[in-house]
Amino acid sequence: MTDSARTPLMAGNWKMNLNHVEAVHLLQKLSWTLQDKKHDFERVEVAVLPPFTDIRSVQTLVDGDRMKIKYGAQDVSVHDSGAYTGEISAAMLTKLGCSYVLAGHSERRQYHDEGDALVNAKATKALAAGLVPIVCVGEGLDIRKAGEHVEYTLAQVDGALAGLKQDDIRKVVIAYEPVWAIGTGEVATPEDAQEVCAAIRSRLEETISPSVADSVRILYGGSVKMSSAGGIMAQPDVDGCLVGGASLQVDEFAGICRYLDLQLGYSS
Ligand SMILES: O=C(CO)COP(=O)(O)O
Repeated sequence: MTDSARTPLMAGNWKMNLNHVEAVHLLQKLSWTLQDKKHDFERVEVAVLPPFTDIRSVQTLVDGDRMKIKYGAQDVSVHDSGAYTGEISAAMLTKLGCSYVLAGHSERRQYHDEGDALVNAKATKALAAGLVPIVCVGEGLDIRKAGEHVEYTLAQVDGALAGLKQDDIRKVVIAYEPVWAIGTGEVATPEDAQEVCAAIRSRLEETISPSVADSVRILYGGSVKMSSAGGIMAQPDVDGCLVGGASLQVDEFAGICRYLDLQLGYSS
């Protein structure tokens, strides 16, 4: 990203990994590592997205140690309360001190058949409860091969944000995660990431407003590693990374969060 008012965000999506004991260990180590390197959390925001069962332990640790690491959940119900077995409401997440929640991760779209209308409903509920939704979009390999990735992704963005108020959209984080690059080791090139992130920003400019387009943070996700983060972050429309596998390794994730320091050649 270039100079702008948007604070970069590095978010670790732990997916279905780490029980609450393991979560506490990893978070403690991550916090020590970043503190040791004098990470400036105002300059690059850091968040983790653990499984639901870990969140209470994460909250206790973050509060107790006054960590500057933020946290959130990987999914949220569209319902407020009631007979929805297995669901977790936005208000429950707010009560646990969550800042963020993913909406429409490709694995939810793939394994739970989530479509744009449901993603839109989840983002709406999250915002109403004071959570920032990280709305995930991105194309599969067939669509990429057909050259329709931009169009396809923009349609997902339109669908996810439909009917939201401008001031709410301003808070939303969008994560462009090409499905073919998730968990495959296949990283989109920085130019691939920039192409779609720029198209998303232009779409927001046209359909919402230039000032909203300028405020919304757009992340890239898909096999991001410490070694690739710098190149991706150098792109003007990429404002952070949504990291899967590498967020489970403290040194890798800390390195991703410290992409600026590492670029400047400070000690790793
Ligand atoms: O899905 C992702 C983050 O939400 C990306 O996962 P990987 O970084 O493991 O490819």
